[in-house]
Amino acid sequence: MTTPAITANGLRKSYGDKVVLDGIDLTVREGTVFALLGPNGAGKTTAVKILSTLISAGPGSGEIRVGGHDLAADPQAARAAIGVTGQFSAVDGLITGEENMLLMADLHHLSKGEGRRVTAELLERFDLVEAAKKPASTYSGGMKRRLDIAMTLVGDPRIIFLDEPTTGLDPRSRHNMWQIIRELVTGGVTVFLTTQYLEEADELADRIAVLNNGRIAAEGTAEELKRLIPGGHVRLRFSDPHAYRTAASALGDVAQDDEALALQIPNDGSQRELRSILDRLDAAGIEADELTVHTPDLDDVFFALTATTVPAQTTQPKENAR
Ligand SMILES: Nc1ncnc2c1ncn2[C@@H]1O[C@H](COP(=O)(O)OP(=O)(O)OP(=O)(O)O)[C@@H](O)[C@H]1O
Repeated sequence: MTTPAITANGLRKSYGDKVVLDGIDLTVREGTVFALLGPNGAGKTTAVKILSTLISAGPGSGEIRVGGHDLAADPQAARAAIGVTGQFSAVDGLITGEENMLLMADLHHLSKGEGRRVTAELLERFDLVEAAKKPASTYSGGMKRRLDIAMTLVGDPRIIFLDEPTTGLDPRSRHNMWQIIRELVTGGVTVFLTTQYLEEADELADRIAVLNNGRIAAEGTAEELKRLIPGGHVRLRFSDPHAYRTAASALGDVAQDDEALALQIPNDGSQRELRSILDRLDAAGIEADELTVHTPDLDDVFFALTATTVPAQTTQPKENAR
C-alpha cells in the first residue's frame, strides 16, 4: 500500500478560548479527492491552512504528514509538494493573467524559457489564451479560479488544496471546474477540497468528512454517509394484485400503497438487507415488476449530522448504519 498523501492525528486549533478544531483525524489516499464538508465557520479553512503550512497546528495536536513529510519537522519539504488555491487566492488583479503566471514561474525558480513554456501550456489548458494579456481584475469569477489553479500548477504540486473552489460560480463554470479537478486527479494529483455544496462532494469526492463543532461528525464515501441516516427504503411495484397482497404478507412490516400496488420497505441500501427482501420474495414465489432502492441524499445527511441536537459520531460509518 502506498503512503497516504495526507494524515493528521488529533488535529487541534483554538483561537482564544474558542475551540475550532477539537482533535480531528484525517487520512487522504494518494490520487484521490477528499472533501471536507461543513457549515459556515465549522473550521474547514482553518484545517486547510494548517495542512498547507500557512498556520501552525494548536498545542496537543498529533502528527501531521503531508506528501510523506512531517509538518512539524520538515514544513519546507511538505510545502514543496503542495499547491493551495481558494479563499486566499494568489491572483494579483493589477497585472495580466500571463504576468501572474510568469511571476509564479519566477517564484518557482524556473528559467525564463521554461517559465514561458509552462505559462503558455497552462494558459492554453485552462482556456485563458484570449484573456492572457488582460488585467486579471477584468476576469469573471470562473476565469479567476481557473487562473488561480493554473498558477498553482506551475510548481507541479502532487497535492492540491482547493478551498471552496466553486463558491459563487454559475452552474456552467462550476461544471468546468469539476472537469478540471477530475483531470487533475486522472493525472495522479491528490485533491483536498472544502465545500459547502453537497452535490460537489457527491460528484467529485472519493471520501467525504463532515466537520461539525470542531469534530468529524462522520466520514466515508457518499454512499456510506447516505446510509447513516434513516429514510432509505426499497420500493416494490406489482401489476398483479394477488402478487402484491402475497408479497405484503410475506414481507411483514411494510408500508402499502394499494392504489399503486406498491410496497415500501425500510432499508439501509446494503446488499445484505436487499438480499433478505429478495430471498423472502423468492420463498413466496413472487416477482415484483419493478424494484427501486431509495437512499437519502447528501443534503439529508448534512442536515442530520450538522443539526445542533445531533451528537458527534466518531466511529466508522458502517457501524452506525442502523
Ligand atoms: N485568525 C482568527 N482569529 C480568530 N478566530 C478565527 C480566526 N480564523 C478563524 N477564526 C474562527 O474560527 C472559526 C472557523 O473558521 P473557518 O474559516 O476555518 O471556518 P470555515 O468552515 O472555513 O467557514 P466558511 O465556510 O464560512 O469559510 C470561525 O468561528 C472563525 O470566526
